[in-house]
Amino acid sequence: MSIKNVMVIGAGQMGAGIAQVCAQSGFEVLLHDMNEEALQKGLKNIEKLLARNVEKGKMSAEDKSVTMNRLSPSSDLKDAAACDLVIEAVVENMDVKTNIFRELDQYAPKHAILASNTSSLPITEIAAATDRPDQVIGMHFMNPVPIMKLVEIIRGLQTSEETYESIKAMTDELNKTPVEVKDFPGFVSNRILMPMINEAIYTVYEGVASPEDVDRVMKLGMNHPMGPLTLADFIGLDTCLYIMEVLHEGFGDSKYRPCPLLRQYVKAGWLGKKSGRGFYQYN
Ligand SMILES: CC(=O)CC(=O)SCCNC(=O)CCNC(=O)[C@H](O)C(C)(C)COP(=O)(O)OP(=O)(O)OC[C@H]1O[C@@H](n2cnc3c(N)ncnc32)[C@H](O)[C@@H]1OP(=O)(O)O
Ligand SMILES: NC(=O)C1=CN([C@@H]2O[C@H](COP(=O)(O)OP(=O)(O)OC[C@H]3O[C@@H](n4cnc5c(N)ncnc54)[C@H](OP(=O)(O)O)[C@@H]3O)[C@@H](O)[C@H]2O)C=CC1
Repeated sequence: MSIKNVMVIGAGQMGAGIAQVCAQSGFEVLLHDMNEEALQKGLKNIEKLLARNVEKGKMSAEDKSVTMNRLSPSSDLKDAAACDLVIEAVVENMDVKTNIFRELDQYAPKHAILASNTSSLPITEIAAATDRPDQVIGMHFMNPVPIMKLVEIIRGLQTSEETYESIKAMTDELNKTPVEVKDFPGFVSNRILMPMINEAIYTVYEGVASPEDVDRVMKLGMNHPMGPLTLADFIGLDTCLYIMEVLHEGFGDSKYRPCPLLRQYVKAGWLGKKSGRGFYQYN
């Protein structure tokens, strides 16, 4: 199936990034958010990143305006009627995602593929909320989307070969590298990354070292580009907690229990960079 028109649901950090790379690769993109302010903020962030690319000489001013012209805002899920592919990137919550997929299933054309950028939730269960489970798939981009090369492609139990091949080809068109993984909690990326981040939080919680020193150890000792607590703030502490909860519940193993300090920070609204405070203070 040939994909031309894409709709991205959720104009947060991931949704905006996904919309940007799709538009840069020539797709017509509708960026949707139920919150007008969030939608405008997402579009503004894209414009800012593209302007930075122009300043650096990595993109011409003309390419920037062509890219921006391929992006349109949407405040109505019914706009999915004009799309070949919908990529959902809202909060990491099964009820929220299944409700959106149920609605999208009514509005999107019969041939359209419905993809989720979920970090950890079962694609099989999201697919089961629709009448087209064979056309539902996980398309897990990494943050920051314009920079990171990987897209984890997750097949639900019901995902058809045709759907998988279309999404794999689309990922290539986005100049990203697809890696196919099975539908298990956290897939590969977050099954490995998130317990490390959670352990880094325990290290602070138990007073072994400060956040700065934990990050210093992992940057200087292991050559990680960001320390785990800087990375947790960057991902969003709410998202980190939701992923740990999915791992904990999905595997039923106490090794995945979320650190109480992570829970406390999320309850306080300290969500990391996006809220201005997490393990570090921003601006
Ligand atoms: C939670 C999940 O489900 C899955 C996930 O996504 S887990 C998170 C995965 N991501 C990571 O692990 C990121 C780890 N960090 C890194 O790789 C790097 O720190 C980084 C690429 C983010 C920044 O790199 P850096 O060398 O430290 O900083 P810097 O030199 O300022 O940036 C490098 C490039 O990235 C760009 N960049 C940095 N942050 C960016 C952002 N938020 N959005 C877009 N571009 C960004 C910069 O503009 C720069 O671009 P150019 O090369 O064109 O100049
Ligand atoms: N952060 C990361 O590093 C990565 C995240 N992901 C996944 O991408 C998805 C989005 O994450 P991210 O972009 O970081 O999160 P953000 O918090 O930046 O954005 C979340 C989006 O979800 C919307 N939203 C929140 N609650 C609801 C709701 N009840 N109904 C509909 N929409 C809602 C928000 O809208 P509003 O602004 O109006 O609240 C916002 O557009 C999650 O599934 C996450 O696991 C995947 C890879 C990496």
